Amino acid sequence: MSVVHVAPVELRAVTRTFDGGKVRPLEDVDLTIDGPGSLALIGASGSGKTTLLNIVGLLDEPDAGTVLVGGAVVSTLDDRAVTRLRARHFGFVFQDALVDPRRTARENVALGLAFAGIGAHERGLLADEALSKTDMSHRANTYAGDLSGGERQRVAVARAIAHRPPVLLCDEPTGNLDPANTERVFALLSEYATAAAVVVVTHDLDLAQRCARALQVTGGGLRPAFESAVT
Ligand SMILES: Nc1ncnc2c1ncn2[C@@H]1O[C@H](COP(=O)(O)OP(=O)(O)OP(=O)(O)O)[C@@H](O)[C@H]1O
Repeated sequence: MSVVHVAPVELRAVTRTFDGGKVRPLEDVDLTIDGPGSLALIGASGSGKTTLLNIVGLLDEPDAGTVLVGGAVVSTLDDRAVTRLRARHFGFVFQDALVDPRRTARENVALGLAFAGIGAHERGLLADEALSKTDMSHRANTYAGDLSGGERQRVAVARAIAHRPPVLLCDEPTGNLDPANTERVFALLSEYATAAAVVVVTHDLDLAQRCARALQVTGGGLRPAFESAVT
């Protein structure tokens, strides 16, 4: 898969609160994602990992602060432009594969490509390429509902990377998988990270340690994970 250009995603002094300010998962958070490589986000349950991922992926907006993609301030764009930017610049993998069980693996990936604005003539080729990358070519014509959990998640990864997004956002992508499938999916994400930015929210500290960078979401802010207390 060819190297993609990663236009930087920058969060500047981003704050996100809920319940009228009583719940404050993100306060004054700065984060830059500006090149290929893997970034793990770890932290206790409820610390704000998903909230952060949703803001990076333009699925949610901060209460305060600025989100920039490729230097453009997202809050100044209209809804259509944000939708287009989200679809083209990002790929999403969630804990549950969220594939349509009544469509084949190939149809699921092609549908994702349609949402990403890829023309009909290119969809088949890109879907086949992504299914090959995720070692799912042999199941391309199988209904997703007939696939195993690990296979479904590989289809979800294929769908997320088929349009070659510069930034792949993964929210506990191995949370429902056994160790063998965890390794398989993590290997796919690591390979994609050689060409694009891959952000992985995970409770699996072993996986997080194997990412190029790891941050802990804690008390509203971000700090480097795994740093020795002794400096
Ligand atoms: N839409 C919402 N409305 C109200 N509160 C919310 C909303 N979304 C998130 N929260 C709260 O914000 C905090 C951070 O939630 P978030 O889902 O980001 O945590 P997390 O670190 O991803 O947790 P987990 O590891 O359990 O998935 C939690 O206290 C959560 O209840």
